[in-house]
Amino acid sequence: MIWIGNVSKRYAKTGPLAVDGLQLTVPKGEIFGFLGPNGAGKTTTIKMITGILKPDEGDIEVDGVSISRNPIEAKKRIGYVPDGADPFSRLTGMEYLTFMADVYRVSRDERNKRIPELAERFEMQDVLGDLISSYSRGMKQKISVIAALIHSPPVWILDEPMVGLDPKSSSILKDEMRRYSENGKTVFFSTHVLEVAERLCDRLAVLKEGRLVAEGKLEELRQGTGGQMNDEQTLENLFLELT
Ligand SMILES: Nc1ncnc2c1ncn2[C@@H]1O[C@H](COP(=O)(O)OP(=O)(O)OP(=O)(O)O)[C@@H](O)[C@H]1O
Repeated sequence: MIWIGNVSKRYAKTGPLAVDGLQLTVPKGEIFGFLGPNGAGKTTTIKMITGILKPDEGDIEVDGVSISRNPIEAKKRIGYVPDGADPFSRLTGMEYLTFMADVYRVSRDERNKRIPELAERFEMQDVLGDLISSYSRGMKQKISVIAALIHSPPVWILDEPMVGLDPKSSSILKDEMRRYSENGKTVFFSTHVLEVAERLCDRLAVLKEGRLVAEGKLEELRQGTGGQMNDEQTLENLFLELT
């Protein structure tokens, strides 16, 4: 579960609010899509959920643990795939995954089970011995996804995860996100790929200039436009209307 309680953030003291009074709850077992035009505040929000940035106002809880008051415990509960993931390029894939397993104190038995399982699922088993610097962009993205899941976190956060993935890898990732939520865990991701959001998400939020302009199931968002959108109309129409 992710709870975002009236969170605001500005980068410069007198600058505009990058995130403005954001209030959002994402329960267990849900895939939640975070949409919005460039500069809307999606990455800033994700960085606050993961404890990279501190909110100026408000608080965030991950699985019931406050990221500001108990950051280590909250971070243990998160698997984070950053935007344009570029992990330690001088390590091999296996060295990186082993390092991440150490960071998250994953037992030897558990990592010996999870690394081959996840590597096979993402078709990375044959390149784990290669340096990450030799990986393609999509392969870097996949090793970052595997690393984020190494400790089976209850909350999985991904910033623009489909960028750089070929159609097959993208489909594998979507399957994994579904499997994850079906196991009662929370998946929160930002995307510009509206077709992915439309097909994958249980609920969506649309952010504009740091503020929520819509939140709910796709049907609820359609109704929120005063019935101007019918069932045939896509999220793209809705998105353009809202933003
Ligand atoms: N490090 C920073 N310093 C100053 N301003 C920043 C910084 N990072 C982001 N901003 C500003 O904060 C606002 C929100 O940016 P953010 O990156 O959160 O948007 P986004 O929705 O993730 O955009 P995109 O879809 O383009 O990735 C923008 O106005 C941006 O210029």
